[in-house]
Amino acid sequence: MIKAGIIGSTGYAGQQLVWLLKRHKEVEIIFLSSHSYTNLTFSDVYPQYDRFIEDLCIDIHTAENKFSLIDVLFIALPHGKSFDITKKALNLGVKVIDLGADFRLKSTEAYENWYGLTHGCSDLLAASIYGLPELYRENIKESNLIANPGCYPTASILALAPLLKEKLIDPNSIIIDAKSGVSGAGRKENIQTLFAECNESIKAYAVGSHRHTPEIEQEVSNIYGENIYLSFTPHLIPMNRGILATCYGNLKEKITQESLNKIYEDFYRDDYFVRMRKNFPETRWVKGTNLCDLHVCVDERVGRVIVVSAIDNLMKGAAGQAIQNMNILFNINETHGLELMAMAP
Ligand SMILES: NC(=O)C1=CN([C@@H]2O[C@H](COP(=O)(O)OP(=O)(O)OC[C@H]3O[C@@H](n4cnc5c(N)ncnc54)[C@H](OP(=O)(O)O)[C@@H]3O)[C@@H](O)[C@H]2O)C=CC1
Ligand SMILES: CC(=O)N[C@@H](CCC(=O)OP(=O)(O)O)C(=O)O
Repeated sequence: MIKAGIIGSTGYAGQQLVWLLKRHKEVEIIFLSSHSYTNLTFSDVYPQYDRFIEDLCIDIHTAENKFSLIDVLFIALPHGKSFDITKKALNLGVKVIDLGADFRLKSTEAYENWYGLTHGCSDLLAASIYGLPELYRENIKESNLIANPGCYPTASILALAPLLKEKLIDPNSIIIDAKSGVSGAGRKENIQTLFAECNESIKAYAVGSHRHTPEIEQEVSNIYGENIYLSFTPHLIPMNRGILATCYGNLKEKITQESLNKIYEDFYRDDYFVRMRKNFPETRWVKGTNLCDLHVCVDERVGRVIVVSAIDNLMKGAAGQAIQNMNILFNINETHGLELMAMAP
């Protein structure tokens, strides 16, 4: 059995992770840690888990004393809070999967500029692997530190990767227009995500300045082999879960719809969690699953390609992807604990 500890277990990403780990047949949870709910049971915080998840939430220092008992540590804390914990866990030979952004950007300078924080252990950045299995599966297998990607970047990079690998679009023409459900903002108190502030309304936010921009740029640049700068505009929409990313790029040369479909099918042939759809995806089709649905479309009239991707931000955008990474790290089937969970409607 893989022995796991979770820090930040009572946040939205953390609780989804706990639920997945409880169902995972190869995993034993050794501890759950929380900041505000210590000495309460997990089901005191999330009553829907009453009878099923009764573990006590312990504080972070008590959790640190248990690091020697675990094989893998999941961290689901706000940015800037993972540095010391990660160092302690790695020093004890524990593998770390960080759901936050502290190890995603390879450039310390970029991290400090975009996050407005000093990086607490930039010496670990070279060793951390960006945990997008569809691109880095082989590197993940060899690593002890996985930087689980952000939700918007997961949806955007998976949508654009085949186009960039084949150099089909002008890299300076990329526009990503993405929408997220409110759980993407976490459970912490925030006026913007109060019901009356976001229900029956849609808004763009952090236009031209969202911290996922450098993360997406880093990864699409790696695929293309040159620095790429793009426009990324996130929107908040009144639903609980889900991200829909509509990505645009100018085609360098004409290509048929059939050829493009084939390029995408080939690129994702071995990736169980990416589904090529015949129609434009909807967030409800991936809700509660670790899937990323994609549909690609050539707009011949304007010489542009449009790719739409849909994920569940708490699953493929966070906890599901973290489980997928754990499965790869421990050499077990990538789909374990992530079997089909979607419900209709
Ligand atoms: N929500 C999403 O869709 C996604 C989130 N992520 C990332 O996952 C991480 C967690 O996000 P999310 O679950 O949404 O956020 P939440 O606000 O819902 O949860 C944050 C967690 O961190 C704990 N925490 C907050 N402040 C501190 C602190 N000062 N010291 C120690 N612990 C603290 C909270 O504890 P307590 O509950 O006890 O207060 C809670 O467990 C973030 O880095 C986020 O960027 C990544 C992809 C998607
Ligand atoms: C709707 C909403 O507010 N979403 C969050 C993204 C959350 C996330 O996944 O990003 P990190 O893991 O990088 O924090 C935001 O825009 O900040």
